Parts: sequence; structure tokens; C-alpha cells
Amino acid sequence: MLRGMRYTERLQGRIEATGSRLCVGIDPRPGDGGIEAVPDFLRRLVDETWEKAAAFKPNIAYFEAMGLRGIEMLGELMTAMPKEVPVILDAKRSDIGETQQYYAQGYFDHWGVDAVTLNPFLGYDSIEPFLGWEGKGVYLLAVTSNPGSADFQRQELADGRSVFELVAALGERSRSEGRATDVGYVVGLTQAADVLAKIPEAPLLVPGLGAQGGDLASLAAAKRMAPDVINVSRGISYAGDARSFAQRAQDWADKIAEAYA
Ligand SMILES: O=c1ccn([C@@H]2O[C@H](COP(=O)(O)O)[C@@H](O)[C@H]2O)c(=O)[nH]1
Repeated sequence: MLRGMRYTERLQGRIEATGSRLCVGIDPRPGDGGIEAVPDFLRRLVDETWEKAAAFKPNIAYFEAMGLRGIEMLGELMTAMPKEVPVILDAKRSDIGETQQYYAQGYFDHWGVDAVTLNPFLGYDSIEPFLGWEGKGVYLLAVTSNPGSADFQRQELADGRSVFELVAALGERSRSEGRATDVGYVVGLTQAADVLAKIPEAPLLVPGLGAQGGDLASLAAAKRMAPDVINVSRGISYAGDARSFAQRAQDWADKIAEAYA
């Protein structure tokens, strides 16, 4: 990382350098080869896609599911990552501030990830331990891509705002306090249509393209300028067609670029 650069500046630089807003999701599912075939899968996925990737997003769940060897593999993956490509660890962490300090230290300091997803349900003091890290970013879950986002996140309050706008207010607070860490939001593409206009300028991590059937039309209509990245996991790793990882990544990157043109 260049000294003094904020996370979103670095991400914007990567988007401009590649012309791509594709975030390559890394969610390994051991197949017939078992767990020991996973490192080779990870190596091929990264080698074939990094030049087209604005970011990588390993989801920690898939590594934890492989036990201690899986955590070791995530460590090896972090060591092997091309330094040009920001890594967003999808961990969706949430706890009291005292404990969150240790997650922040682990992910930012020891593992060296550039950004992490957080669940904001415990409120501002729970995200604060992540906010003092120069060059780092957090993405707060605002409107997730699953149908259950209607249960809380999209509920309307008495003053007409939606709950996800309270999440956006946490990021605004962090900005107004001049915190070192950049705050963005997770907005599922499957739920994005009415949401984007209410979070116009913040950087978004947008999952839901590919296997979940999200439609890029809502992003195209929003004419967004922020350094958003759009995640595709299964649509690259497990599309079940004859294309290589590289071809699939290029195809998604092109479609996303068209939506942002
Ligand atoms: O709202 C959310 C938040 C996170 N995810 C994660 O993104 C990927 C999506 O995988 P696909 O295979 O491209 O569907 C996965 O890691 C999810 O846990 C999400 O889908 N929605």
C-alpha cells in the first residue's frame, strides 16, 4: 500500500487501472478432490482473474468450514495475493467493542486484509474499533441480497426513513468525525432498485450478480460515480460451462462496465 492513501483512493485507482469493477468472490467448495485440492483451485482462480479484478472477496465461512487447514489456506492465500488488488474479507463480524478490537487487529494487522464486512446491528461503538486504521475500509451490511433483508433492513421507521438509512448514518458519523478508515455499505443487487438513490455517494460492495440472479439494470439506471465493486463468486468459480475462470471474469467485468458506462 502507498503510505497515506485511503482505502477508497486505492480502490478507485485499481478500478481506473483495470477498467473493471469486478470483485472476484473466493468461496471454495471442496469437490471430489477433497480439501487438499483447494490450494490449487485458489491458485488458479487468483492467477487467472487478478488482472481483471478490482478486488478479491474471500468469504471466511468457506475457509472455516475446512477447519484449521482452511484457516491456514486463507493465510497462504493472503500471502500470495497480488499486492495491486485490494482484498475485502467477507466476515460480517459483530460484537461488543472490546471484542471487535481483536477482530480488527487480526484482520487488518496480522492477516493484512484491506477491508472487511461488518454487521452493524450492535451499533456505532461496535464498529468503532475498526475505524482508526489508515488505508483500511469497512463495508457495513445495509441491504443484503437475501429475501430476509425485508425483515429488518428494509423496514420503514415512523419518520419515513428505512432501517438501512440508519446504517448509512453510522458511516456519515464516522466521516464527520474524520476517522481514518473508509466506510462503505453492502447492498445486494437483488434488492438494490429502491436503495441506491438513498446511498448515492458511498462506496458499495454489491453481491448478488450471477448465481443469485441480480440484474445490473438498477446500477445502470443509478449512474453512480462512487468506487463501487460488484461481486461474483459462483458465477466465476462454479459456472459449470466450458469457459476458463479468466474468460468468465472478463465476461462479468465487461457486463459490469457496460452498466457503469
Ligand atoms: O448480502 C450479501 C452479503 C454477502 N454475500 C456473499 O457474497 C457472495 C455471493 O456469492 P455468489 O456465489 O456470487 O452468489 C457469498 O460469499 C455471500 O456470502 C451475499 O451474497 N449477499
